[in-house]
Amino acid sequence: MSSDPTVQPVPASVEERVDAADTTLHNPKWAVVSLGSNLGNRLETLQGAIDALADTPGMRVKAVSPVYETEPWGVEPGSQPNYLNAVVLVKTTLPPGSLLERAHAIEEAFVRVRDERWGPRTIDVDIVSYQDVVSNDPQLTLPHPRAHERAFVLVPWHDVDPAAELPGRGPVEELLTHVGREGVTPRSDVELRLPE
Ligand SMILES: Nc1ncnc2c1ncn2[C@@H]1O[C@H](COP(=O)(O)OP(=O)(O)OP(=O)(O)O)[C@@H](O)[C@H]1O
Ligand SMILES: Nc1nc2c(c(=O)[nH]1)N=C(CO)CN2
Repeated sequence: MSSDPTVQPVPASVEERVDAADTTLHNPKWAVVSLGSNLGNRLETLQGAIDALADTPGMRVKAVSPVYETEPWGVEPGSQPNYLNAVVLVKTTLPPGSLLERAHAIEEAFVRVRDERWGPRTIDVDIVSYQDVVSNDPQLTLPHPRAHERAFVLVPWHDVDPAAELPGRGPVEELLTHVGREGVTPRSDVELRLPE
């Protein structure tokens, strides 16, 4: 407590209420982030994205899923190379909008393949869910509006959190029984590191 006699002590109950309201300080949230790459050195790119997430102030990467080789979803078969996909669980004090900003910054950092010409996107970083937040904001829809129908998200997410639930959609395990695992093949020959 201050020795300045003009400063009135703050009652403990008030301090508690102020701290409780300061969610950024005391209340880290769980978020699920999906990573996909189908250009360049896909594994290296995924690891780079994970390391960049871990280097973010206010963010801890708590789990990294196994890696899957996946058929491109939502496009003409054969029109794109296969993806490598993985999911990471993070604990963060960043609010959802800042997490998305960071995701975009990481995408930007990997935008260009060191190839013969400036290439298309090599990494996709999606916010699958942020705690139990549900939002229809087109800038940041939570949970991700297509996560529930994507085996390349649900399969690795289920690996790292078998009890996971997609807010508003139900248990990941149940969603997987509808979606199936077709086109999503484990790549047990490769591994992503959980940053220290
Ligand atoms: N949960 C979310 N995660 C990431 N981006 C989101 C989310 N909800 C809305 N968006 C918005 O979607 C925009 C397009 O994202 P992106 O380029 O990753 O799409 P995409 O990879 O082509 O397709 P998809 O959104 O189906 O994965 C982003 O600029 C972002 O503002
Ligand atoms: N298999 C697979 N397909 C996709 C992916 C992805 O990460 N993996 N990302 C997309 C755009 O977000 C569209 N299609």
